[in-house]
This record gives sequence, C-alpha cells and structure tokens, in this order.
Amino acid sequence: MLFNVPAAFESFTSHLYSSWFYLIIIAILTPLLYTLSYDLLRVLLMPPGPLPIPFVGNTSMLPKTSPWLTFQHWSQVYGPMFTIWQGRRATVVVSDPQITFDLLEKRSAKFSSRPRTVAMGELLWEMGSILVQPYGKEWSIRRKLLHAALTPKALRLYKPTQEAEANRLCMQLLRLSEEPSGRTGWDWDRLFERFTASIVFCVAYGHRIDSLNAKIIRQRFEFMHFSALLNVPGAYLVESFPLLKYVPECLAPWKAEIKRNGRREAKANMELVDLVRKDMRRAKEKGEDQIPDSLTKMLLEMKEKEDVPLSDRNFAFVPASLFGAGSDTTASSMCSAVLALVTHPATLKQAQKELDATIGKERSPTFADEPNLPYLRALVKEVLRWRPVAVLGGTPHASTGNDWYLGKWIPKGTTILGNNWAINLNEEYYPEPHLFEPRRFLALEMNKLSKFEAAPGYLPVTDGTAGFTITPPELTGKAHPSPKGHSSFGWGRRICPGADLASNTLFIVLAKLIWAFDFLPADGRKPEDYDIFAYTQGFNIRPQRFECKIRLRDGDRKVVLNRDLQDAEAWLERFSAFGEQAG
Ligand code: HEM
Repeated sequence: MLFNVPAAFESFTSHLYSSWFYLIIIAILTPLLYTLSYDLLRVLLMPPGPLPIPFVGNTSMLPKTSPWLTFQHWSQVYGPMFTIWQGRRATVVVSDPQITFDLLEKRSAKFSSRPRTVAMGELLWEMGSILVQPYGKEWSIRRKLLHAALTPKALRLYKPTQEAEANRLCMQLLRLSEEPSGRTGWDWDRLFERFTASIVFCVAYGHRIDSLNAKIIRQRFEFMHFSALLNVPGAYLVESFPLLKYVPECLAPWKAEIKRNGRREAKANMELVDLVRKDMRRAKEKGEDQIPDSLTKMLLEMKEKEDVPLSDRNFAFVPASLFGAGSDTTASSMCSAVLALVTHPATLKQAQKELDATIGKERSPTFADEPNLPYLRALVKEVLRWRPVAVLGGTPHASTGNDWYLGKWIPKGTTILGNNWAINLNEEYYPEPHLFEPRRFLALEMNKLSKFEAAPGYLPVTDGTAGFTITPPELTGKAHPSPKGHSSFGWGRRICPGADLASNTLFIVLAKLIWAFDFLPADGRKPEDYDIFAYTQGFNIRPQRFECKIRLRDGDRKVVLNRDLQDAEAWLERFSAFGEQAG
C-alpha cells in the first residue's frame, strides 16, 4: 500500500493540534485547580464564616453601611473569630477581647503587619506613612521617631498647651451658649474640631490653630478626604490587580490623579517641616529663648546629632501622621462624650459631684488634680469603650507567618480585623454594654490611687447621699485582658502611639467641660429621645450631628473661665497661629 502523505500529515497535525490543545488546557487548568484546592483548604482550615464563591469570595454580601453591626451579628452565627473573603483575600474578623489579645498582643511578632493597599499606600503615599507600613525595618524607624517625641517626659511638656486649649474651648462654648442664634445647640462640634486640631498642630509643629478656616486645616481635610476615598473596598481595580499600578500615568488618568495628590501632600508635609526648621534658625540667630517644644523640633534636633535613615519626604510624613491619626479621632470621642452625658444625666451629676468635692468652684481642674479624680478618669475610659471611634480597630493588621489558634489555621498574609464595636460591647465583659457607666472602670482606676487605696467610699459626701461605690457586682464582667481595660487604641506593637496624648487631652477637656457646664437635652427633648446608635459611616465614627443645650452651671464659674482664658492666651502666645504662611 502506498504511503498516504496528505492523510499522514493531517493525522500528524491533528495530533499536534490536539496535543497543543491538551497542553493549553493543562496549562490553564493546573494553576486553576491548584488555586482552587489551596482556597478550598483555606476555607476548610481557617475560622468558619459565610460561604464564599470561588474567586469572588463574599464580596457581594459584604455590607455597604455599618459593617461593624453585620460583623457583630455574624460573630453570633459563626463564632468570635470568623473569616470573610474579598475575592481571594481572607480577612479574619475577631469579636472577642481575649482572642484579639492572644493574637495581636501575645503573638504580636507575627500579627503586626498591615495588608497591602496599592492605591493609598503605594501610589498616594509611596509607603511614606507609618499607617500603611508593613511590619519591618522601615516601620520601626518611623515608630521609634514617634515614640521619642511621645515619651512620658515629652507628654508632660505638652500638658500646659492642652490645659490652655481646654480653657480656650470652655470660653468659646460659653460665648456660643450666650448667642441668640438658633444654631448654638448644634455648632459645638466645630469648636471641638478646632480644639483638637490646635493641640495636634502645637504638638507636631509648635504652631496653633485659631480657626478651622485656616488654609492649612482646609488643606489637611482635603488630603484626608482624598485618602479616605481610596480606601473604599472595590473603588479601585488596582487593589485586585496590583500590576495595574505599572500602567503609565498618561494611559491611566485615575493613577495620574492619585500621584498628583500624593505629590501635593508630600510637598505640603515638607513645607511644614521647613517652617519649623526656619523657626529654629531664626530663634538661634536672634539668640531668643527656645521656640515651643514640638515633635518636629525634637526630630530635627535628633537628626542633627544622629543619622535618621529617612529621605526628607519620608521624614516629613512622621509629624504629618499626627493630624490624620489624632485630630478627628479625639474630636469624635468628645462628641460621643457629649451624647453620653446628655443621655445619662445621673452620670453627669456624679462626675460633677466628684469635681465639686475635690476642686470646688474657685478654680477649674488641672492636670495636677488627675490623681484625685478617679471617677473622671474612669469616665474617659468609658467614653472610649462605649463608642469606639476606630470602630473596626483602625487600620487592620496582617500576619507575616502561618499560625494556628484554637485549632484554626491563620495563613501568612491574612488580614486581621478587631471589631471594636463587638469587642467593647461584649456583654460577657461589659454587662449592659450600651449603658454609659464609668463605674465599670472605677475599681481599675482606684487601684492606681495610692492616697485613697483602702477607702471605697473615699469621696467627701456633699449632699448627704452615700459616696461613690466601686464597680458594682451587676456591672462586673470578665476582666479585660489588657491593662487599659479596653482596646479602643488597638493592640500590640501597632497600638496607637498617641494613646496617652489622646487620653490626656480627653481627661483635661472633659474635666473642665463637666466642671463648667451642664450638658442637657435640647428644649422640648428628653434624654431618652436621643438615638444613641445614630452614628456616621466610615473608618472612624462619631455621633450624627445632634442638638443639645450646653449651659454654664453658675455665674461664679464665669469669673474663673475668664481668668483661665487670660492665662491660656498668655501661654499660647508662644505658638504663633497658622495663618496663610504655610500650605
Ligand atoms: C481618641 C483618640 C484616638 C484613638 C481612638 C486612636 C485609635 C487608634 C487605633 C485603633 C489605631 C490602630 C492600632 C492598631 O493597629 O492596633 C491607631 C493607630 C495610630 N494612631 Fe491613634 N488614636 C487616637 C489618637 C491618636 C493621636 C492623638 C495620635 C498622634 C499623636 C495618634 C497616632 C496614631 C498613629 C501614628 C497610628 C499608627 C501606628 C502604626 O501603624 O504603627 N492617634 N490609633
């Protein structure tokens, strides 16, 4: 038989085609099957959660609003540690104080990184900001710089400024309460914002803020607003396909916009550092007294003496991180405090009783009174617990190694979210969790009080009623594992470096406000008419704006407030106000 060339060729090519076909199929299927089996393994071994769809995860069922509430509900369905999937990215959400403590504090060597954020971290900030730094050398350089300027000794230097600004705020509130305008019951939150912004700017740069209309503040809010937009899950495709970050700017307008904003922010940060550098140079040339102590000044002095391995751009991000992380958070806590006081009048009275007994009305409280005001210190803690500003624990953590906990696998690269809403309102630890009740923390605070240590009814009784009781049994839950008694400042090596600064601010401002004013429901409303769950959306939360009546307790206190204001202005004179010179 003759060899049939065309048929043989055909059979050869069809074999070739089919083997190519099979090769291609195998080339596609192998990684696909590998990925699917790996994901299946993760789903089986990791903490349980809502069933994910391959490659899509739980994306479609993730809540668009108040995720902390849905997560709290899911923790009741799936347990205090459950997994959610955004595409193939796993996030373990923790709702129990002990579990968060075990993972993020005790094993913090493994759980202190941050998940990758391409749009915000890599494109906008070029990894300059500590907030997005993965755990490692670059993060530790920045963290050490922050710590150096926030030591207990440095915090003492900032206290006169915190007192002075709190005095200024009291006077501004008094003036607002005396205005005939109908807005007076609403606009106090703007005063709070100026107050915290000024403290943060004094601490960071040694310059105060007199108005929220200062150019520098408007610009900072713009930066914060822009970065918040980048952080919305699903807003940028580059988060799911990081290779897109290499597309040239001319082909990717979204990228050009992010980079443009990043350059503006970095330039503004450097200008602020330059301003302090010039302040220092001018003072030296004129042989003047020291300029105010500030974080930037301390860092620049340190830079003169030792090597600080950061570029000018990255160095400028260190003080700049204070405004983004510290101003809105503290003001929001103050707004929650007002909501708590308006809706819990007995607690307000109790705090006033302690202040009146300890201080009287001839002067307002100062930091020197802090050891003698345990109820007030407990009240500050209760504000932070009752409505945690960083409701989902702030920037999430990420793991840098595989781990097992309670029989569940937590693979390297998992995002860990501490749902502070569920943690701080966990009934086992805080019975009647939505009740604002500082006495929960009183025993803890009393332990720190050597003077009154053995005297439970320590407070002078002013009106014939019994003194304060230590945490009553019905409010005593399981002891929170952290020494602070709550986790509103986060955990482990990533815990908020500004926690003590913020606690000091909250202590002094609430002490002065409660000493001077009554916080009452607006005319025609009762405490129970207020919705204590009406909160804003976003990364950091605060009560939705509400009207209330802030009323001076009595005329004698006005004299004290006026005197305090003069002292405050004398102190704050050294911090020149930010006008148009920067930004
Ligand atoms: C009531 C006020 C505040 C609250 C509730 C708060 C809360 C938090 C939380 C929950 C975190 C994340 C912690 C973690 O990842 O475990 C954080 C991080 C941070 N906070 Fe605060 N904070 C407040 C005020 C401040 C202040 C005043 C400053 C500045 C001095 C500040 C600077 C920072 C910085 C720089 C980080 C990032 C730390 C890092 O990633 O290593 N915060 N804060």
